[in-house]
Amino acid sequence: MQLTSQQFESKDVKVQLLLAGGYQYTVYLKSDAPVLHSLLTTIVARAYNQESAAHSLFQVPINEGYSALCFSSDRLVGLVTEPPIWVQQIEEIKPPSIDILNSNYIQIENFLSPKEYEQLINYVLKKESDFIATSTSTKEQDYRRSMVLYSFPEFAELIVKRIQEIITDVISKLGLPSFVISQIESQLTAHNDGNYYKIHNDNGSPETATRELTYIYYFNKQPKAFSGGELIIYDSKIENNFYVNAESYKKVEPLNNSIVFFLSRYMHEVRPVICPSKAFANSRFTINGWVRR
Ligand SMILES: O=C(O)CCC(=O)C(=O)O
Ligand SMILES: [Fe+2]
Repeated sequence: MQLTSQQFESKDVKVQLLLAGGYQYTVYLKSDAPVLHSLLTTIVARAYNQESAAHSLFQVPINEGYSALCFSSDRLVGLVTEPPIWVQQIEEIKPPSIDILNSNYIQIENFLSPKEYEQLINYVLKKESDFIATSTSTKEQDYRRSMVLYSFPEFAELIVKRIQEIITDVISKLGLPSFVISQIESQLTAHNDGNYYKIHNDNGSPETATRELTYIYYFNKQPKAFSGGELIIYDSKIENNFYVNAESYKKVEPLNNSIVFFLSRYMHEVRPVICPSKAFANSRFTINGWVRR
């Protein structure tokens, strides 16, 4: 057993370090010294079996700073402090936490006027034969099942115009810095019985990288004759410098005549649609697309 000593008057806290093998050292540290904080943190983390406690090197100044006591943190068994220091361990030391980045979206109801909505439904029902099966940029089988119409000029123009009217407000409500819009893309989709779109983001390739916001305008014939088809927007976390989806998510109902906006980088999916009639007219329809910077 060894003991080192220092003048007590010059320091705030007398700290007895209890090390593996029965060694003890007494040092005097300022109550706000970072090393004191680290010593306490190590003990508390070990009590909670946390990995972060495992390997670090302590270098504690002794002999009024003329010498240093060095030991590996795994040798530290306990501390005796005088005056006592009580640690609020539960709040201060959490398990190595993964930061979850909350996903934000906004949904605006009654987006088109009743007349515009009526015209759109009538238009789409006449266009059934022009719809083609969707695919994905990766061409992965069974990743996406739905129908799409790429040319619908009158309504593409209408939607883009309406989006332009509100986009500044949308960007600000989402808490995003403003950006110059280079283009607003649009497509018209129909999800019928058993259709879905598995988890993806909308700007993960060089061609799509400038997509900033995704919008989805939902519409369906009334009364609604499908269920499911919810939009799932995942929260994010960062892994190896990439955004990946967290477990947590927001569930968005595809409400008739509503439009949803969210960041194109968010991972999202369309849950399977159940449409017992299988009639095209009863599909879950969207005009959706991307606001590019
Ligand atoms: O239809 C939806 O709710 C989402 C569609 C979508 O994610 C897409 O087309 O990229
Ligand atoms: Fe998408």
